[in-house]
Parts: sequence; structure tokens; C-alpha cells
Amino acid sequence: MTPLGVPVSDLAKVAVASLVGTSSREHLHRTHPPQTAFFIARKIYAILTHPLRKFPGPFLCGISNAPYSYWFNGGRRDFIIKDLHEKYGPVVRIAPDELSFATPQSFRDIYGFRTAPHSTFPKSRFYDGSAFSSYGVHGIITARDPAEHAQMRRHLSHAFSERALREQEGLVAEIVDEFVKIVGNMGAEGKVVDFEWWLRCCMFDVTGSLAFGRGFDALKNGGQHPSLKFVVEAMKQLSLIDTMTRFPYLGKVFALFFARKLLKLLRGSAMHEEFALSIVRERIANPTTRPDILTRLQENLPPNTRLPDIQLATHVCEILIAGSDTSNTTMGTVFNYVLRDPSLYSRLTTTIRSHFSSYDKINALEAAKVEMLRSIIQESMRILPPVPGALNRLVPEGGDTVDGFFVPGGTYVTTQPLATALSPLYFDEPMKFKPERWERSSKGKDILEASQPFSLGPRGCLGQNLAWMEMNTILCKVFWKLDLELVNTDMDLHRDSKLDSLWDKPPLLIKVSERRD
Ligand code: HEM
Repeated sequence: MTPLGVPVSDLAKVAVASLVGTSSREHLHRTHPPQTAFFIARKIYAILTHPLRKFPGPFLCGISNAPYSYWFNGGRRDFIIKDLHEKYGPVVRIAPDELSFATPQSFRDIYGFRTAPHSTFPKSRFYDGSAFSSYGVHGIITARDPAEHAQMRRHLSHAFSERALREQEGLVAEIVDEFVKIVGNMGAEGKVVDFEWWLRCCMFDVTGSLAFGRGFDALKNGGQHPSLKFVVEAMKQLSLIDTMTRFPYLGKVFALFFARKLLKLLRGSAMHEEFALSIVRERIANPTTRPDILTRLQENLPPNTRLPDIQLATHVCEILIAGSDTSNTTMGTVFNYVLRDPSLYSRLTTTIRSHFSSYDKINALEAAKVEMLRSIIQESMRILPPVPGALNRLVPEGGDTVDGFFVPGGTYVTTQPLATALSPLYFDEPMKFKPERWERSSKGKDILEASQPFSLGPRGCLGQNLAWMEMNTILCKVFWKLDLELVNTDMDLHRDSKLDSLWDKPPLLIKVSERRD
């Protein structure tokens, strides 16, 4: 398997098929007219009697996965689905077996814990494939079996507890200080800093330090670590893998066309897996009390047991992706909107600079008290949900209801975060950045549960307290110490971002200088 679920053997099969000609199945399809007519009649019958036929949506989506794959590969899937919700309403059929919802209640029904007579929806096959999946090992994010996942989550929760968080603060602060110093120095040299890239390096180092027990020196060497390159590349290929899952036969042809890309991914994946395993093994051979996630994952196990090396390595690889890109996207959105609004920028810097009498006094506990910053972060996660909408779930056998609609078993369902969080049904002037809607005193008409950046229920974000700690600390330190000015003001985050499984954002060019006041 590739890291993302494409069986390696498929690549070989495609190569063989291309040498020996069409497969027997393809030969069957070069059929006599009556067989062709029968095939078409069967297809039409299946379309007319499909259990999802009553759900609204574009006609083509009801008969083929092609529109969905086309949108996904074009990088604008979620924006298109958002438009479809505006046209068709709260539920849209986006593929033959797939429904998209855009309501707060659907978040609860699809992702939440449900009690009898309902049942909790498991993750779908679109989660198959991650680092080490070729060994049959799943991590906390890709485990689909609810019982297997529940056991993992109980164990991993310990690594994200309040106590663990307090102990992790020092490790985070070390890297944040390095980040502030590096961007400050670049600014002093007269360079414009691409915060999109440097925040990515910073979060990769922070999450690497916590999950792998060491940073990746991405800040020191400008993101040259092969694992960072691989992760960035792999996240951009998920639409391709999704397409291959939807079109298993066409997928083989695709594999031929994209053989180079896939082989590069395979090589990158093998290196990343090797690297993760070597770190885990090194750690096991040299036990330490360093208070990171890797240490915590080796605790709280039944006596005389330990997690297999590969299982540990799978968890840390998945945590690396879950924890780095999400926080980096959120902070990029904060900088983008705050720096465009001089009054907001001035109020925020004044608040932070008066809250802390010196840079050294900035810590997670105090940073969490800056309420204005909290509202700004919440609004940033609403206006650009850091995890876009492929959090696919499978309706269990027998079917169930989602926001009052009965959905047959076997249907794939999602709540589309962008469509929900940018809907005028739930937010007043949804395209406007208005942090005040999150303030406790706000009497706005907004329905805040329509923004669920961390998802909810049994698979909701396990690292959200850690994420808050990281983001509060970084943003307080940067706004306290540096003056910032957005350079590429013509950039539009919604217009210029693409998405695959996560966001592919445009550069965020910022002039940085030591604060003048
Ligand atoms: C702004 C920052 C973050 C956001 C918006 C975010 C969002 C999410 C979302 C939406 C999910 C659900 C994914 C799904 O259903 O497939 C998730 C899961 C998860 N996140 Fe986060 N996340 C953030 C930061 C972090 C951090 C910093 C970590 C750890 C270093 C982390 C660790 C996890 C883990 C382990 C899961 C899997 C939980 C499970 O399945 O039991 N996240 N996150």
C-alpha cells in the first residue's frame, strides 16, 4: 500500500495490463448489442430506483462520481458544494451514494455520540490508508473500527491530559521563541516573510518535538526536512487517491498516467515510515522522562505490555499531520484578517502588550486569558475551517436519521464545514470577519454551533487544548514583540486557496519589524 491507501500491487497490475492488452472484464464490455442494451437498461433501472433519488442535487451527481472527483481534483470542491447548498438547501446529493449536509443538527447527528434507537456513525473507507497501512496497522485518526478506536482513544487521552499539557508547555515555548527570533531577524534584514511557509515550519517543529520527541529543524533549515516535504506533497495527492477509490478500474489507468507521482509518493512514504520507526526504536532503546507525547504513549498500559513499535510510529505520524497543518492554517487566517484591519490590529496589540509587562511573562495560562484573542481565533476557524469537508461517515446498516431526514444504510454522509460556517442562515454577514460575535457579551443572532472546527463526538479533536495552548502562545508572542504589515493585500484567502484534504493556501507576505512603541 502507498501511505494513502493505493495498493502497490495495483501499480504493478496496471503495468502488466498495459503490456498484455485489455483485461477480461474490459473484453466482456466489448459486448454484443443485446448485452449492451441489457447493461444500459440495468443502469437506468438502478438510477430510477436508487434509495437516494429523492434527495436534491445536480442530476449528474446522482448517476456518477465524476462531478465530485472533478471538483475535488480542481481544488475547489468545498466552495462548489457550498454553492450547491445555497441552491438546493440543507441536504444535497453530491455523488450517487453520498449526501452533504449543512446544518448544526447534522454535525451532532453525523459526528456525535448517538443513543438507541440511533447508532453512532463510523468513519468511511475514505480514511483507509495512512503511514504503515500496508502493515495492516491503523492510528488514532484512521482506525475505523469503533471498538479498536475507543481503546486507542482511552489510551491516547492520557497524552493530551491537563497534566500532560502543562508539562508540554516548555517544549512548545522553546520552538515558538526560535520562530519569533527567526522571523524578527528576517525582518531586520529587510526581507519580507512568507508567514504561510514559516508558520508551517514552526508547527512542524512544535508537533515533531511533541509527537516524535524531537523537532525537524524545519525552522533552522527553512523546511528542508524530507518528512516535511513528503507530508506536504502527500496531503496534496489525496484527491487523486480518492478518485482512484471511486473509480477502481479507471484508477488503474490513472495509476499509469500518474505513475511518476505515485512512485515519488511511495518513495517519500517509505522514507517517512523508516524515519518514524527509527525514532521510535531509538526512544525505546534509550528511555527518557522527556514530557512529550511519545513518552506518554508508552505509559498507562497493562502491566508487562507495550505498544508494538509500528503502532507507536503510526500514531505519531498521524498526530504530526493532525497537529501541524491545522494550527498553522488557523494562525495564518488570524494574521490575514487582523493585519487588514488597522483598528483591530491596534486594539489587539494594545491588549496583548498591556496584558504582559515583558516578553518573558508570556505563558500559556496567561495567554489564554486574552479574551479578544480567543474570539479572533474562533472567528478565524469559522471563516476558514482548518479541516475542510471530507470527514466522511458511513450510515450504519438499516439506515438512520440526520437532521430529521431518513438516510439509508450504506450512504456516505458529511457536514460541509464551509457551507455551514459561511451560511447566512446561521451567521450575520458570514463573509465578514467579526470576532465580536464570539464575545460573551455579544447579543448577535449568530448560531455559533454552526462552526465546529474541532468536530465533535467520539472522533472529535483530541488535541484541541494543546492547539489552543500553541496558538495562544505563538500569537501573543508575535503580536507582543513584532510590528507587522501585510504586503500582498490583493490576496484573497477564499479565492486563492485550494484544498485537498487540507488547505493549500497562497503566500502570506508580511513585513516584520521590532515593535516601535
Ligand atoms: C486549530 C487546530 C486544530 C483543529 C482545527 C483540529 C481539528 C480536528 C478535527 C476536525 C478532527 C476530526 C477529524 C476526523 O473526523 O477525521 C481532529 C481530530 C484529531 N486531532 Fe485535531 N485539530 C487541531 C489541532 C490538533 C493538534 C495540535 C493535535 C495534536 C498534536 C490534534 C490531534 C488530533 C487527533 C489525535 C485527532 C483524532 C481524534 C480521534 O479520532 O479520536 N489536533 N482534529
